[in-house]
Formats: sequence, structure tokens, C-alpha cells
Amino acid sequence: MNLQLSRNDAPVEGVINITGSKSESNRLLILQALYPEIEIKNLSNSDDSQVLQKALASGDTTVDIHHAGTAMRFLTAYFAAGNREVILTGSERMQQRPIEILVNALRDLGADIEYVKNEGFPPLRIKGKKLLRSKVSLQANVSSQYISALMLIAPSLSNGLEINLEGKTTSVPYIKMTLSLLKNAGFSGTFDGNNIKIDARQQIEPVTLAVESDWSSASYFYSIAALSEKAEILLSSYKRSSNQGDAVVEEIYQKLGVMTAYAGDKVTLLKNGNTEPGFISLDLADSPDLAQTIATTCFGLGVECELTGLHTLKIKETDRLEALKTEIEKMGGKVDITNDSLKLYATKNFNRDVKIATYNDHRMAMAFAPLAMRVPVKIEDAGVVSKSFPGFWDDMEKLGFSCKKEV
Ligand SMILES: O=C(O)C1=C[C@@H](OP(=O)(O)O)[C@@H](O)[C@H](O)C1
Ligand SMILES: C=C(OP(=O)(O)O)C(=O)O
Repeated sequence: MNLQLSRNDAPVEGVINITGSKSESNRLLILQALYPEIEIKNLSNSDDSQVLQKALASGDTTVDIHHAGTAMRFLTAYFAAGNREVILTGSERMQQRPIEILVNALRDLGADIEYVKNEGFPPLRIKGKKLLRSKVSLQANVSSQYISALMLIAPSLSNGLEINLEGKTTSVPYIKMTLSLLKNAGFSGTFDGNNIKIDARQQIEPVTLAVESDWSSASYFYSIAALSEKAEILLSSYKRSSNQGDAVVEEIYQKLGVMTAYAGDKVTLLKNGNTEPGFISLDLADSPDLAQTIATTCFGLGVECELTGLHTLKIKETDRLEALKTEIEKMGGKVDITNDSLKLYATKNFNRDVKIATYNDHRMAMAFAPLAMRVPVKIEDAGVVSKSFPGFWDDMEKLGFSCKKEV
């Protein structure tokens, strides 16, 4: 399905209810499978969380998690410490996303995992067994998901787990999120410098955990507000002190003219007049999923920007650096990229009716959609948004966007 998007200049107003964070939900689903005492509220309705739920409930010998990176990494650890044999596989892209660092760490702990096709990549044949060792060391600069995967199974191992992180740790807030959720569920542990310790715990007290709504999903509404002359968008349900690193979107978009007001569990994004800077520079190593949103907002605002810390973007749903360059340049922008950075030059002319390719990447579709505030754009394969945000296009319509199916 391709969508033709456009919007008039009227102020942006609306109330949007975003479901639970995909990252928090997927952590809690793994913990709940190990500890049924956990009850989860406001679970994400994303495809990635649905696919994980289905995988955990199925007794099938082959488990296919499609495009879901966290599901792939978390289930690798979960099945490795389990008691049955499975083939864990995913989409064509998932079979190109590296997993060797996690597999090696699990093998060091005693796991029995083999590569079915290519060394270092899914699919994996996993023969679940009791993991007896309790100390492991792994490279921490490629994906934090490998580390979170180990932390999630850690309390169920007989002696808990001590993890030594090698190199500069990436996406640190996601590791802190894992620890924080473990603690909320009743486990204990520490994350200090390059050392993580999680204590063993066979049973916990029954606990109900409410997932905060997804801040990465909220970023697209920040972008819409930034690109508007006047906006008042109310989002729920959020906390002032979040477990999600992407809550930093509030601070970043303040620089781009959007103010955030908190009232109870609701946040209101406010924009009134144009006050954006000529240039911004940001290190996004802690919040890689915001990179596409920020790059496209800056493009739409005519703000020059330099984004660094983007070394993880090449191995996500697509090579996000290449994809951003290609699609922004189609619309008339100029972008330079390296393996870990992006520089966008200021432009004020936007090509109309450009067909934006989305590369099976939900964030490509959602990051480019707000540019319809400037010129009509076409989003190819718009259904990709369901990976994290199935209701995205309905919410865009609520905010006055015209989203017409191309025939
Ligand atoms: O643990 C998580 O929930 C995630 C960690 C990040 O990945 P990396 O650690 O690979 O950067 C992030 O990009 C991804 O969307 C979700
Ligand atoms: C990178 C992402 O997800 P994953 O790695 O879990 O596929 C994302 O949602 O932007």
C-alpha cells in the first residue's frame, strides 16, 4: 500500500493515545515467560511485541520472528537456557543482522547453538540446556540488545550472572532500562562502568507492571509540531522520569521550538511561531532510533544538522544512513554520511510528490510522513509502520493529514 500524504497550513491539534513501549514490552514478555508472577499492563500493540508473544506461547520447532530485532536477540538467550530444541529464524533482513557476539557469549556460558545458514547470522538451531557458568565477557559497541538478552535470563540462572562489557558501550539507556525493569519486577542487580551483575532469584512476589507509552513513537509528533507554525498535541500515557532513553526527544525538540508540558500522565507538545536555530549538532549513540526523525525534521525546517554516534544504524531494519541520504536527496536535500555520522545541509526547496522508499523500515515511513507539512509526499509500502506503531496513519488523519491510498 502506497499513501499520498498532504496537509494544509491549519494549526495542528489533537489527542493521541500511544500504546506501551515496544522495548519495555518485549523485556517484560521475556521476564513473564520465565516468571509467570508478572502481570503486564499497557502492552505494546506493535507487530514486534505480537510476534514475540506468539513465539513464547508456541511449542513449534521453528520460530519465525520476522523483522523483530529485540525478539531475535532476547529469544536466542531465552531458548538457549530453556529445555527444548528450536530453529529461530527471521526475515531476509534479519538473516543479515549480526548475532555472533551474543551467540559466542551464550556458548561461553555453556549454550548449544549452531548456525543453520551463514556463520554469525540467523537462523539458529538452539538446543536448550541448563547454563552452568555465571561470568561472561562480550563486545558492547555493536548492539546493546545482546547485553539486555543476557540480563533478562540472568536471574533464572542458578548463580545469576556477571557480565563484563568490552569496548565503548553503545545504546546505554537500553541497558539501564533492562536493569530498571528487572528491579521493578523484584530482582536485584547493578550496572557500574563496564560491569553488570544480576542476582539469581528462583521466584518473585506477584507484581503488576504498567508499561509507559513509547517515546520513540512520540518522536514523530514532535517532528509534526516542529514543522508547524502552531501546534497543541496531547499524548498519553507518559512519565516525567522515564525508563526510555528516547524520552530525550523532549530536550532535543526544545531546541527546535517545541515545548513539552506535563499534566498527570499526559504530555502536551506546544509550538507557537518559528524560533529554530540555524544549526544543531547531536551525539545520538544513546538514542539511535531518533536519528531518522531528527534528520527529516531538520530537513523540513531548513536547519543544518550534524548527527554523530550513529554506528549502529547500518545494521538495523535497513542501512538507515544510506536510506536517509537517498530519500532526503530525492526530495531536494543534500546529505553526507560516514559509517557513524550524518551531515545535512540547509535547504529551503522541497521537491513535491516524491515517492519515498521505506526499505521494510517502519521508521523510514514515520520519519518522512511529517514532511507532508511542507509538500505532498508519497510513502511506499506504508503498512511497514506496524512493526512498532500499527495505528500511525489513523493518528496522522486525526491531526488533519490527508492519507490517500494510491490506486
Ligand atoms: O533494546 C532495545 O529495545 C533496543 C535497543 C536499540 O538497539 P541497539 O542496542 O542495537 O542500538 C534500539 O535501536 C532498538 O530499537 C531497541
Ligand atoms: C531498531 C529497531 O528495532 P529492532 O532492532 O528491535 O528490530 C527499531 O525499532 O528502530
